[in-house]
Amino acid sequence: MSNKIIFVGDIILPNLSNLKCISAYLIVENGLITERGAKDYFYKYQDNFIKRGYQIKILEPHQFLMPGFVDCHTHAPQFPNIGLGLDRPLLEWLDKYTFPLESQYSDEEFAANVYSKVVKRLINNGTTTACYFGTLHLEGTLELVKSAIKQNQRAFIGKVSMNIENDAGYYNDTEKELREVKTFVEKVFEYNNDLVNPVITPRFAISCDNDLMKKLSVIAKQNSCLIQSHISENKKEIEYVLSTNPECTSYSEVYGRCGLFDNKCIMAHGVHLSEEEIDMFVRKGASIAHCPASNTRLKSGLCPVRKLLNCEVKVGLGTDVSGGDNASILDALRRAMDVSEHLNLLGGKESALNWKEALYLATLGGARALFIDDKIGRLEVNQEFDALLIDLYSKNSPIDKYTYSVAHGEEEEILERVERFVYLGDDRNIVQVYVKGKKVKDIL
Ligand SMILES: O=c1[nH]c(=O)c2nc[nH]c2[nH]1
Ligand SMILES: [Zn+2]
Repeated sequence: MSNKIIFVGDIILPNLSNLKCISAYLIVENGLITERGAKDYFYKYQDNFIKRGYQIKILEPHQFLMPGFVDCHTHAPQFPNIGLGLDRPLLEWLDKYTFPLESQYSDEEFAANVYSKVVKRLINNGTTTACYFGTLHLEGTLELVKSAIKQNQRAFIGKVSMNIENDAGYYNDTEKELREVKTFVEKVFEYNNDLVNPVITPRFAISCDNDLMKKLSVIAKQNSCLIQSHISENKKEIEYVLSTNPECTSYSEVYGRCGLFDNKCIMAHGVHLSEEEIDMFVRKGASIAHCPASNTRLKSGLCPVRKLLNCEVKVGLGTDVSGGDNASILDALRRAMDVSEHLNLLGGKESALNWKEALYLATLGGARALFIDDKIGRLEVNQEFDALLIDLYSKNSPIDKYTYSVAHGEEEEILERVERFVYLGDDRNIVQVYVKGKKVKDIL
């Protein structure tokens, strides 16, 4: 089959302030977008395109192309617990359900089995890029790397670092931890796979001492790796972090003093950040992975996502399984809208997110938060083709077709179809998924 393909139809270009729908053609060659132009131009020169050997894919009016979903924060090893054990707040939940499960990943076969399902599930939900936490285990987490490579998903993958004792005995001593993180980074780079990269992953300030975090920050710098962690998710967590770091006035200062923010860095949650901490995120260019499902299920709080955006913090969405109960970024997108609406209903002065802004967070916003918006998220020339083909009326679609519409003109009609998908769609509507031009799902 030709590796030169032309898509012709409606293309959605999410943006924070200005979502655009264009009727266009888009050429993909060897995974890269090499040309994009008006649909009329394509039809004028259609014969030439055919002669030049392009495979041509004309979309139906009820189909459109959009950038792939980006999951900025999820825990692949926690999937066997998805939808279970959501009756405790964060710190108790970690001890009772999460550390005992994650301890199982010393078994590589168990790890390989879970991870191949996790990657498949995410791709099925349209997640073309995922930023994953693995576990403490070097070999176990390499199984996640292998699964992402095998299934051609774009991924950041972190071997979790923890050196503070807990009841499950789930931690390493500092020397072993540093040795294994270095080996992990080397091994991932040895695969020489341009879609999968290592990410330095101190779990959070309750699981890592400052000495370990400082040394991890150096490893990140030496290897130009992203850093991921958790911050300011739960009030008891914050109290504990401040009580063990009395010289610091905020959680962010603890990480700042350890040099975590001196790297490209994405922090999950940020539910209870102060104005000064938000300022620090902006100054340091650090990102937040907003995880509305787990913030609700673990009773952590309502993250003021509009405020973060107004302050120009980079924000993406995370499913945060299994604190979050759903592996789909479409679900995270809706829950982000709900949380922001609830904050407004509770008297917040910031307006709620609308669906166009939420769609931005799920796509280009996530790419920016992971520092890869030069590569993906815009469906423009020279970007890599990570995209979803959406079909509103696919087989068993949850969306019914009505002839009634209030739209005026073609652009409004396209917008209505995208809006319907955002509010009602699911994996059945995501009929094709492409990562760097390679089709990784096809139910068309
Ligand atoms: O939602 C969360 N899930 C986790 O696994 C975790 N670890 C520290 N903090 C955390 N928060
Ligand atoms: Zn998490």
